[in-house]
Amino acid sequence: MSAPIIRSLAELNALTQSWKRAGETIGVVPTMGALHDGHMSLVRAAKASTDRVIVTLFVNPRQFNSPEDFAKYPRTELADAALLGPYQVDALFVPEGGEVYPEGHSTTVSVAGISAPLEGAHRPGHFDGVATVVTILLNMTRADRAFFGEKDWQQLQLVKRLVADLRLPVEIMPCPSVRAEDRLALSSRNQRLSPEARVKAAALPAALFASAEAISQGKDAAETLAEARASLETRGLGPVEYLEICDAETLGLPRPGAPARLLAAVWLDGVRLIDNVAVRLG
Ligand SMILES: Nc1ncnc2c1ncn2[C@@H]1O[C@H](COP(=O)(O)OP(=O)(O)OP(=O)(O)O)[C@@H](O)[C@H]1O
Ligand SMILES: CC(C)(CO)[C@@H](O)C(=O)[O-]
Ligand code: BAL
Repeated sequence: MSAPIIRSLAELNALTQSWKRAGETIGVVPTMGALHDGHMSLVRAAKASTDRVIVTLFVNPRQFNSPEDFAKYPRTELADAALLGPYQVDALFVPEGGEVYPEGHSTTVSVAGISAPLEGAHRPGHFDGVATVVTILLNMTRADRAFFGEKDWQQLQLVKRLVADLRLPVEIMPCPSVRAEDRLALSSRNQRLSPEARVKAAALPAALFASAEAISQGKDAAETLAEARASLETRGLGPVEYLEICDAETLGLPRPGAPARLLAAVWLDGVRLIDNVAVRLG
């Protein structure tokens, strides 16, 4: 049995109201579809900690800064619903664009600071689109808990900030990155890699884990990252848009004693890959 698809907010409201009346908790897993095991780990976490689980599937036009990327984004709704079947989620919410952004919609949610560097610098407007749609989806689903993957580390920190700043009554639940055997982080866009490029892609997590390890052993960070960048580009992963160490929470400069994160975005075979790992600075 496939997951039950709900398309209108009225139908969703009827469900969430009855669940709330019964005192049940609601978990939401926001996605853009083309589901894989990374998404399923979020669904499992939601099932384990809330009474009702809604998966949302909405390819949000406002977070795509490239019309080509939006057009090429994989859309596999029926397969997604089938894949969710065994998890017995309560609803797969696939809103029409008009439900999310009705005529006259004029509000943009913008999170200053966190949205500026890295992804924000390379995908102008992306995080305003994410912050706006996440706020709308959290409100539409009346979720008590929302599950986000660490693969999109900057997005996760942005959502945490947004929920704290707007006092939204929802708990953000981070979920670790799910990786393939060669440690490439699973991602819907990986489908667009040719078989040869898919093999090469493993160089990205390899470079991140090796650099983080070397830096935590005391090797100079700037030198390590310069070597990693050169080695990625030699293997055909390039351009490297960024390969940087940031404060894990603010995404600003690393602060002494605070957790740090090594984050990267690289192009391969016309596909943009992102990844991140923890790093301990001396
Ligand atoms: N490999 C993964 N491990 C854990 N969480 C993941 C993974 N891939 C995606 N997610 C999470 O799933 C949620 C929905 O992500 P999304 O639908 O954009 O999928 P995606 O695979 O990240 O696609 P893409 O990066 O190609 O847009 C996000 O919270 C994201 O962080
Ligand atoms: C959180 C999200 C579903 C908002 O469109 C998207 O950015 C994603 O899939 O990570
Ligand atoms: N997974 C993050 C959504 C995006 O790339 O637009």
